[in-house]
Amino acid sequence: MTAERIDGKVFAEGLRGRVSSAVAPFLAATGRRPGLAVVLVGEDPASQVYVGSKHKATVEAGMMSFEHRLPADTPEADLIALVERLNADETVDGILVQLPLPKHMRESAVIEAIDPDKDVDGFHIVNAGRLATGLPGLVPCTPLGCMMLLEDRLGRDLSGKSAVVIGRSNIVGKPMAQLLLAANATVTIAHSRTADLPAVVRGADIVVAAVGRPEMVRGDWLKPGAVVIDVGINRIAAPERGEGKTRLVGDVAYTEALETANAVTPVPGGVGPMTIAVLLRNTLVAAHRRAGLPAPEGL
Ligand SMILES: Nc1nc(=O)c2c([nH]1)NC[C@@H]1CN(c3ccc(C(=O)N[C@@H](CCC(=O)O)C(=O)O)cc3)C=[N+]21
Repeated sequence: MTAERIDGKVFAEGLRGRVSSAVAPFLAATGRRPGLAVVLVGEDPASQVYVGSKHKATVEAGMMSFEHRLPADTPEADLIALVERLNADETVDGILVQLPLPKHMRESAVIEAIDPDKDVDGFHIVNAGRLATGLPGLVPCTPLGCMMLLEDRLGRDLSGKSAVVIGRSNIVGKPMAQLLLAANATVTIAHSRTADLPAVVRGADIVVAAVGRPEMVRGDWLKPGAVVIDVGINRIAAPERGEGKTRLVGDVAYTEALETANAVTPVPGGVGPMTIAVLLRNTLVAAHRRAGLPAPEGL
């Protein structure tokens, strides 16, 4: 059997289109556009690229984009003061502080300073708690994007299906497990201390890999017919492309996985583009809630 490639790029374009279409009615109802503030501390080249593509996508969706770039040696208190100004700014619906932060800052202190109703990353403990208890809130972009891809293939109800999430981070693994559980899947969270990971993965109808280890999940670990979502984005050496060249691979050995699985997300072009599209979706949702408007449908 050859599995299908789950095209995250195409799905993300569709979601971005639906977000864009909802901006005009929001503007008509409120007299302003939804606004996203992105804060970047330091000069990490990868972070600069991500922040640049977020800005471009925000503007393309018809929303306001506010970029704040601070030097790497900014005191934590100054960053928190900026977050507090953004909390108080009525034109800002979403606040994203790009991670990782420089070592001298406590990420948790910075995240907890964000107004939970503007926390479009869904990283604030209030949003983590809302997700865990089934209350409406803002859900982290990457897991929500993964869930949308799964729903598209398997429907909204995952009753009777077993899911394994590999990785237990607060930004992907844990919220992913909560979303799968809320959809009635039977959920296992595996991690670096799990015994016989291949055997655990072989039992799963749904595999979400989010560990950051290039091509760790092999094709022969998969249950025939499994749906595989690869969150990993790893840059590895690619000498076959020439000296010093690199390429991106996921946490799943993609070509092997295609032999056994039912469907697999590629890297790049899978979960990554969904993350940015969901960020725009979360900003739109936050804007509607803050304005007291009902959530736009079909998002
Ligand atoms: N507060 C915060 N929120 C984040 O959401 C956040 C963050 N910090 N820090 C960094 C990570 C990483 N991240 C990605 C978003 C899009 C792609 C993406 O679109 N990737 C493309 C292309 C990758 C490439 O070509 O380099 C793809 O997978 O097809 C990847 C990674 C968001 N992050």
